[in-house]
Amino acid sequence: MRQLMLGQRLAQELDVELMGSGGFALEQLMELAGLSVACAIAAVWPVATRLLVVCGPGNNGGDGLVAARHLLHFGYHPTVLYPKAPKDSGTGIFYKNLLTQLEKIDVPVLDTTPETLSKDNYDVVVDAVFGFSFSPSGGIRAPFDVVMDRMKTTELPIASIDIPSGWDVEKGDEAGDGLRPAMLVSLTAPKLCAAHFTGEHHFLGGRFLPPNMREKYNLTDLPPFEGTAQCVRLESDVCRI
Ligand SMILES: NC(=O)C1=CN([C@@H]2O[C@H](COP(=O)(O)OP(=O)(O)OC[C@H]3O[C@@H](n4cnc5c(N)ncnc54)[C@H](O)[C@@H]3O)[C@@H](O)[C@H]2O)[C@@H](O)CC1
Ligand SMILES: [K+]
Repeated sequence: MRQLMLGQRLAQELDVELMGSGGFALEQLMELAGLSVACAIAAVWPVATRLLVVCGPGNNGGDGLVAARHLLHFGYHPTVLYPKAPKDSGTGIFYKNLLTQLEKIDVPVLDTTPETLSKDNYDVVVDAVFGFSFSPSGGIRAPFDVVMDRMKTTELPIASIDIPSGWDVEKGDEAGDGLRPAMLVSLTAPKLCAAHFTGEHHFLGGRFLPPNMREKYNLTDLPPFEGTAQCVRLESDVCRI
């Protein structure tokens, strides 16, 4: 049977392999992932201008920081919401550099969730809060609980990076009260929760998987990226189980 989706463990294994024997640095993968997200958003909303990019504490948040930079260069007006400041040591420095890059091009970075997320202040919300390492047990911890609540009730369309934040990576939105994104950009390959995605726009991004790994992880049936494109639209039935 063809396999088009990855479970949580396999997604993490693939990530580790890319950065181990694959020879990639996290910075490279994140740059390409964030670029592909920006390209997919530009394909869906060519004229929406005011974007709120909500960034979480891990690499999904890093993808959001990178995407915000590219979107500014594409002519959009992104604002970043980054509720948890990075540390001054270890990988925190890496995130600080991404923030400095945004500061230098005058992208506003907020640490507090706006009172309202509506058409009065934004056109689209980019969800870069949690990715494939999210754990639903115990609920969503502060400070992300506030912004997640507001995202659940906003009238604005949401574009989720890799996983609709708050969803179980494999089972999706089991409780049925989670985010309902209009768009999902799956990175490398859709994760199992993508089978429950019912939004209008599903893209594959992260054009960096070497052919030998595509074969090893049985992902050869995913549609190919055309020409120089960084993303490819996935048909609505591609992840149905
Ligand atoms: N191989 C790939 O496809 C690549 C993936 N990347 C991105 O990396 C993501 C995975 O990144 P990470 O492994 O850093 O993990 P995540 O970004 O999914 O988040 C992990 C963070 O969320 C926190 N967290 C988990 N559950 C929580 C809860 N219930 N409440 C509050 N906080 C919670 C953890 O403490 C940790 O800080 C992917 O989804 C993708 O967006 C790219 O950056 C690079 C390449
Ligand atoms: K996300």
